[in-house]
Amino acid sequence: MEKIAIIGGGNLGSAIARGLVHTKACDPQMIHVTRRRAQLLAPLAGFGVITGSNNLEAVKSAKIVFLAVKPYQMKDLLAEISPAIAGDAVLISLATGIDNKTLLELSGGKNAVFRAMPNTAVAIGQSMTCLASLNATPDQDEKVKALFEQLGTVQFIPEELMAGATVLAACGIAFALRFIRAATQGGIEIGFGSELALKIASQTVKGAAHLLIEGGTHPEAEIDKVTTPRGITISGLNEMEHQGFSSSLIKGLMASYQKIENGSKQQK
Ligand SMILES: NC(=O)C1=CN([C@@H]2O[C@H](COP(=O)(O)OP(=O)(O)OC[C@H]3O[C@@H](n4cnc5c(N)ncnc54)[C@H](OP(=O)(O)O)[C@@H]3O)[C@@H](O)[C@H]2O)C=CC1
Ligand SMILES: O=C(O)[C@@H]1CCC=N1
Repeated sequence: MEKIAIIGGGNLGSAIARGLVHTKACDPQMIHVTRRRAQLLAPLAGFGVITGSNNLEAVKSAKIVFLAVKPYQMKDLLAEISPAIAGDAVLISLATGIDNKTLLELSGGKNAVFRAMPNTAVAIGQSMTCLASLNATPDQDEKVKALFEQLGTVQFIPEELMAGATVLAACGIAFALRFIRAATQGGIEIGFGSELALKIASQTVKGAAHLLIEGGTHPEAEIDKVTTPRGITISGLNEMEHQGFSSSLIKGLMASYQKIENGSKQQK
């Protein structure tokens, strides 16, 4: 089994480590996670994962190196660790807005580089992960895809769509959770206790998603099955649309997307 280094054990880096352990994708002792404040990695150490603050020690002999620091920290990090990374290791960056060409340059040009855009459901093996690679062999593409398949669903996409994937999949977790929270608040106003309202709203969203994923149907086809003529669902749906439900969601997605676009223009 190959050693995996995760440099930057924050929200996403830790979620990946937890996902790899949770899904039994690899032996915890083969995962080495670092951050500067290594004491904050104690929960991961509790799962048997190796933790610390020594990045060079972590990447030594690792064949898969996750780069899970903030985008502005990437340049200094790669200057520090690149000389210690084996030529046949794959680098997987999770940073929003840093393209593969830049990653390849910053890492010295010898490694296969991947941009991966998972979401925080990676911690429970339910991520939607989009991938794009540069300087990788077909075998390396397959290896990284297989790794993420243990943590959810995977799709290679053209790199120019990576900003869109960030919004739809990574930010999308927050957007979907806001829907659940709002539905819960409505449920409380109707008369459910908050825990029960949350349970019903969460399972309902899970069921709706599974109807599409397992049934391969379109949302509107499933909505048609719920909307009785002159019934109560259509009244609720139409009122939501009058209040701008779909429009506000689309505008929110576009606001996030524009922010990434504006940020990448500032970097150029
Ligand atoms: N959260 C999400 O849903 C998603 C985030 N992303 C991307 O993932 C990346 C990480 O985001 P997120 O996990 O939210 O950020 P966090 O701030 O939670 O994690 C970044 C971690 O990097 C550590 N770190 C910083 N510098 C170093 C260094 N030199 N050596 C080792 N560790 C270091 C920090 O810890 P310390 O200060 O202790 O060193 C921190 O724990 C970002 O680039 C973001 O764009 C992508 C998809 C989704
Ligand atoms: O909100 C952010 O900026 C990061 C990128 C995707 C998810 N979290």
